[in-house]
Amino acid sequence: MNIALIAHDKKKQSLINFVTAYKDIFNDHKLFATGTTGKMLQKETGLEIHRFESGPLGGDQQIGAKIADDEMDMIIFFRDPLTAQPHEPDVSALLRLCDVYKVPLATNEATAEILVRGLKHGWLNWRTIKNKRERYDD
Ligand SMILES: O=C(CO)COP(=O)(O)O
Repeated sequence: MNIALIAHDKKKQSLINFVTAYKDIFNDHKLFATGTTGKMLQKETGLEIHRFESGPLGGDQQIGAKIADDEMDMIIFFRDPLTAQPHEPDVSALLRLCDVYKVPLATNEATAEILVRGLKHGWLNWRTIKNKRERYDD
């Protein structure tokens, strides 16, 4: 599955800790990230990650475009709810698209734990089935 990993600055260390803890699971999937988050995750975990632009420079929008193309299966986005972001409209747009396309989204560690454990147990396999069916319907 295609998984996007994103964290605002004050949450980046939490995301690194989280991805390190579940590295064995993430290793089996295709990973994407916004620029700085991806760079730090690659350095700290050694995982292969496709990096988009940095969030304020359009990275959230690039991930949003992937969602609109039905090419993202899960978004883990550790948001900082206590700091204003210059690109807040981009952040809101990304979260909105997750709802439009019913993409599983975790915005904090507690929800991310459940999603990642669910991933391991196959609880998200419906996404693959759904995607296949939609391709057949074309
Ligand atoms: O700002 C972000 C998400 O909105 C994250 O961007 P970076 O990973 O480039 O810091």
